[in-house]
Amino acid sequence: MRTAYCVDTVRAAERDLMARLPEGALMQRAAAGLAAACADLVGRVYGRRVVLLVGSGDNGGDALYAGARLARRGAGVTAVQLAPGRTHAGGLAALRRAGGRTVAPEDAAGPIRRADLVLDGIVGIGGRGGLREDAARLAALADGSRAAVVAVDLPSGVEADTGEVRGAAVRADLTVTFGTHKPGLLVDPAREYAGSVRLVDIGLDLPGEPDLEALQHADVTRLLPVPGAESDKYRRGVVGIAAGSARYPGAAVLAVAGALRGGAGAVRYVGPAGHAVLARYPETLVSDQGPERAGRVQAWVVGPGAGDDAGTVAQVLASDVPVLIDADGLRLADVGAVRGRTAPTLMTPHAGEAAALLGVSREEVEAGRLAAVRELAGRYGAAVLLKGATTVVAGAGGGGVVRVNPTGTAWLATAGSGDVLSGLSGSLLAAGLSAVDAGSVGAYLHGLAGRFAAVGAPVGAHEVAEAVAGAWRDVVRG
Ligand SMILES: NC(=O)C1=CN([C@@H]2O[C@H](COP(=O)(O)OP(=O)(O)OC[C@H]3O[C@@H](n4cnc5c(N)ncnc54)[C@H](OP(=O)(O)O)[C@@H]3O)[C@@H](O)[C@H]2O)[C@@H](O)CC1
Ligand SMILES: Nc1ncnc2c1ncn2[C@@H]1O[C@H](COP(=O)(O)OP(=O)(O)O)[C@@H](O)[C@H]1O
Ligand SMILES: [K+]
Repeated sequence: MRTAYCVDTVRAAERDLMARLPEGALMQRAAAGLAAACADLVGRVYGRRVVLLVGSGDNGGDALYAGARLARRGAGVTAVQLAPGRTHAGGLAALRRAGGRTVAPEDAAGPIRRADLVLDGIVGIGGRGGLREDAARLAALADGSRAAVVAVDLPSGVEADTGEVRGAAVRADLTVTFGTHKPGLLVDPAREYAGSVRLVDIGLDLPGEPDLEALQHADVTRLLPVPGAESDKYRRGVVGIAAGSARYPGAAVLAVAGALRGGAGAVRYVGPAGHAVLARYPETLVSDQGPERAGRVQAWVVGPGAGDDAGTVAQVLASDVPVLIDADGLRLADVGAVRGRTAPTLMTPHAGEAAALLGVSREEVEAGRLAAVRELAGRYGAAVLLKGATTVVAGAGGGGVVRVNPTGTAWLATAGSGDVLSGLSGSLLAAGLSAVDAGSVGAYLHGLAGRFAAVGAPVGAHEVAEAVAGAWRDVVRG
């Protein structure tokens, strides 16, 4: 499991550790890891032109000490001091001793243009809001140069705890972060500014529950349902799909396509698209009765392509098995009915649907995904999976750790791929996974399947469903 902690927790852990270590030891660990990562990135250090963007806090100190290490290995290092009177004194002295030089921000354009490597030490976890004007100008110069940009701890200008980007920020090729990932490194839009992320262990001891966690292959393998000798199709779980309409039969087909790949022993379909479903997937158990009379299931998926069929949504919500609500079902679901459920509920909105439920704009949801997913999970008393560039999953109530999905590709932004995800996660629910596990494992497999199906070219949602088995095998192989 990859984890991320918010700034307050990091600061407390740093204080504890610093009290037990000689002065400056932690910063030396950070700088050593940073310099090593830079050396790996550029391949050969000797003769490289390195520019340090140095703010007035310890983030600038890290950059200066790392710059000193690179200078001792033969790099030509120039530090741009944003606040000359308040630059980290020890770091500055170390850089000068190693032969580095300093320039004022107004003289930085030339060195940045000629640089091979730029280290962004403007702000780290002490930053608030988008970059101020003088810092933003340096970020723009770095963006316009051909240099590789390495962010120190965080890309300056992004919000460490939320992943928001409220103004100008540095765009990095690599972020070298210390002690733990910060939430902003895992959640868009900030995640995109970070480039690839390398974690340097500085010995921080972080307490129990993280703020965010991201599954990895080994975690998913442990959660996947696998049939044993005693299994039969009913014991593996039956998933009911109440989806599709005369207008949108395809949504039913795609949800069933996902459900068939999610580990349930049987897929039951209820709704007006039975013929279309059977034509494509003859193994589906099709019923033209409503959910109440369709036969026993261990979980329901309701909503994809459902149009205005509020009655079906209400029937499903009244059941005593886990329910996944997606698409039209989200609009039709009564908050009180969801809150009153005794079995788990998982809601799977995209940003537009989440915005409609919260009464805010889509942009607001996309800018602050963590706040939005927690808020929705609190309002509905349900687990919520918020889809998009970064998919995040909060448990019922919205408190506690949020799962963030590390797989996926923007090629998944194609009509119907959400229907596949709802079937897939619903199937995992029926197989016995908790709402958060079903959502996050479903998103993980779906994201991986999207990558396998796309390999750099457009795909249709049905191809994503077909690639799920390959994703599953890849996860299990490790
Ligand atoms: N603690 C430890 O043990 C370790 C900490 N480590 C390192 O320390 C970093 C934290 O250092 P920190 O606390 O000094 O804060 P930091 O991120 O440098 O920012 C403060 C400065 O930013 C400025 N500023 C703020 N917002 C701004 C904006 N929007 N635009 C522009 N400027 C802005 C603000 O200016 P002021 O408001 O004071 O004028 C202030 O001067 C951490 O990320 C890690 O790299 C590692 O060495 C490992 C050990
Ligand atoms: N920019 C993106 N990057 C990665 N994944 C994305 C992006 N945009 C959408 N997705 C994923 O694609 C799927 C789209 O689902 P959804 O919006 O419900 O589509 P539909 O309603 O057409 O089925 C979701 O799994 C979502 O996370
Ligand atoms: K930084």
